[in-house]
Amino acid sequence: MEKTQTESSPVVIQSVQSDGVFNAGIILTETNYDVWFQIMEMHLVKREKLSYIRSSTKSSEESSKEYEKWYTYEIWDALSKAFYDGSDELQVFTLNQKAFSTKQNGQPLSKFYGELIEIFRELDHRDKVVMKDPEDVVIYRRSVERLRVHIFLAGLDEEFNQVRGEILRKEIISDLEECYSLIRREDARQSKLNKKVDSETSAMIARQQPQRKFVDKSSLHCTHCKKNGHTKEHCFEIIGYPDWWDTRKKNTKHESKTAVAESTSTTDLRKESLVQIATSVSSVPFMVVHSDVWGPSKVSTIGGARCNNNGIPKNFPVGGMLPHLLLNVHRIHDYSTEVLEKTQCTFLFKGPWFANMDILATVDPANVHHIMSSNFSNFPKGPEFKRIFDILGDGIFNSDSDLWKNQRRFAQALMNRHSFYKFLVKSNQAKLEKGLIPILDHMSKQGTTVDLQDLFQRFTFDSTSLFVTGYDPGCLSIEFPKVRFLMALEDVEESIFYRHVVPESLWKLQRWLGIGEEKKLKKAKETLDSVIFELIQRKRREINEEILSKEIDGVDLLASYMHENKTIMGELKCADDNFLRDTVLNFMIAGRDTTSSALTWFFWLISKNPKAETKIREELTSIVPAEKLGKWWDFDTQKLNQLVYLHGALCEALRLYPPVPFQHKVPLVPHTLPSGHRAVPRTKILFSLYAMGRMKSIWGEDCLEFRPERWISESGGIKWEPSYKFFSFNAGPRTCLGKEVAFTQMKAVAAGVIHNYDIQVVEGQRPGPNVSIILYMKHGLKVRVHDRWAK
Ligand code: HEM
Repeated sequence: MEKTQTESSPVVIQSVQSDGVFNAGIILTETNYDVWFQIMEMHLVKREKLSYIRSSTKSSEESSKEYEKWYTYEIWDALSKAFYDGSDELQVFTLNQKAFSTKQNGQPLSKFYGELIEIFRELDHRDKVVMKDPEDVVIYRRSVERLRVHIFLAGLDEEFNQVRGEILRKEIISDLEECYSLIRREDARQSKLNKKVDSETSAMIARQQPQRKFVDKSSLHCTHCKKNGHTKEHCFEIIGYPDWWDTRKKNTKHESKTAVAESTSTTDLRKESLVQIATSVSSVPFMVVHSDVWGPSKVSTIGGARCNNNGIPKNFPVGGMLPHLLLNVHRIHDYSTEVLEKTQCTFLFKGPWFANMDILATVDPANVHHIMSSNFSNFPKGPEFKRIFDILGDGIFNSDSDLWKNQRRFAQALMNRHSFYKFLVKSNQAKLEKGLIPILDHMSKQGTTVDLQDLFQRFTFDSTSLFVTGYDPGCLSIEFPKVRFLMALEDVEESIFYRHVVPESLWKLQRWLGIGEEKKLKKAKETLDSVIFELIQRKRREINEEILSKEIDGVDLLASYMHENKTIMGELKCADDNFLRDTVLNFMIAGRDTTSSALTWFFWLISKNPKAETKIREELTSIVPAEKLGKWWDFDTQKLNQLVYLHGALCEALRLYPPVPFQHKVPLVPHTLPSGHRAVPRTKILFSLYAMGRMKSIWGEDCLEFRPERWISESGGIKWEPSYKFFSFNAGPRTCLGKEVAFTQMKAVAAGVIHNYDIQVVEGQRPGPNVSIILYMKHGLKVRVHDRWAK
């Protein structure tokens, strides 16, 4: 190893090999010791040199290998003493100092914001504040957020003075992400103005050119809507209605002239917002690669099936585009991806004329941000969502306004409790050790195949039941018991999916007749209700008879809600049986299905990418004590949180296979989206999270590749991606409440399995997504398991 001194960073460590200088890819500074330490260890493991930093015995012979090892150990130890302060206080101080002194100083806004986010993330990682009262947790979080908003605003360049003042004068200060989006918008506005000034000169030249001739459009005829004055290419029914349409729709003469201009300007708007997001979220020259996408011939296809009709649904006179949807329903996610890629992120799906089924499908990040964050209150889930998901009752997924707000506040406070986190880690660990591992051992010894998806569903079902209800259903056992609750959940998810693709009148008729998917749904609901109500009664009995131990009491969500007995909204009480039933069901679906789906896709992707598996193993080995190398090892959850590559690999799986593949919203009042599309209250806006993770315009040309490196920043830390780009956990005020829970579970399972077992996917399977509201593998994932350390 070689030690050099630079001005910006006090110590540079580079391993020197005989074949030249090896670059570890990270420079040690005052604040990154943790990450640096892990990456260096990873490299040492790869080169089988870990013993150099673990060997503290001094050899008397200076030329010996042992002496060399001891010498390396001494340097390693000295660095640790100099840079690692066990109390973290020095690092917290340095990070705070860095946050306060970081300024934009003419840098691109996204770069400045990204730097701050990394510092805040490091600070969160070291935040040791423990609170008992849930309300205090919320107040504390709010206060930290407020301070961060101030730090961000204070560091901005002068040109943002005015918008900064406006933000600070608001009654309720926005959160950091929202603030960033407001400033980003101002940044876009200013660059547009600057461009305008620049173009003045060219305009002067242009004036010397002959004027564009007036085009008489009176002879034009649209073969789509049968009206005159425009052609099918510029028909609003296909390309979407502009903002002014409602007020001027009777002026047909005007329509024909403005259609061209309007569609161009909305396109420009959209183009600009995407360029802005692209440059703000990514350091790669995103728009250079994709500039051809914005060429004039393709721009005019926004929102419609015009142009080449190549793969874009045709709008039939009566059935609208429904026939296309039904023909492709078995591959709905890939089909939506193809259509959205061709229509540049937003597409107006026309339903049959009688069915009120028009859907504006979008994956445009500007639209996502607009709907989920900046105009959140104008886009509730809406009454149709509630009708489709009636099985969820008044639970958090299904509610809007105050009912949702109060439930979220309450649940968030409960889940932020330290005792909840401790309980989660402990029960998760126990499920792993006493449930999953014994089954994998058994399979390894028997040499039989097992469906990994089924195993993960059983694992997350048991662990979610534990923290939601306090009871372990014990379905993760070698006997693979049939659990009617699990089967009922799957039926519910499939039937609800069908409610999305058939007209409401049709599924209501089926429900009334008690046939088809609706019959299945009814039966499943009865099963779920009977199990949940039984659990509620049991819990109530135990509370009354004081059977519950002090430690468990109030930790699982059901007991916590029962203890509260507060009014959540109007009639609904925490202790009301129906409300408790809704809460349990909502959390069971939220926690069980999503995490097990993510784990299944993750393992499949890993099996297809052996290099990524090797890197994960190297990273894991770096946190295994030297004396335990080459043996079975059970990882400490806290340590797993520090692993960067593993985190990246999980995010990559969640990007390509988001467990919640789509979501929908409805505008309260007519609204024009940043993409230029008009949304009225009868238009359902549908986000395809699946398609969003696969758009070249968002993730680059290699968007279909599994590349965990995409999630690693230049400094070796986790790269932050805004939620309106990485949408798998939702964005804005309704962001997933269980993100941390999910990562804790997924990391524990991934680490325990990858380090200790070889998982071999049985040949001949072609895993594809099922047709449901949760993205499962259609036929599961059959694997063989081998114990890596078996003698
Ligand atoms: C990989 C795992 C997970 C993913 C990808 C995920 C994703 C999501 C998404 C997309 C939503 C928005 C759904 C909608 O509004 O329609 C959501 C909401 C939610 N998630 Fe998760 N989730 C995961 C795990 C969990 C876990 C483990 C829990 C429970 C402990 C949980 C609790 C919730 C809750 C309560 C909401 C509702 C939030 C609200 O509406 O305010 N999630 N999640």
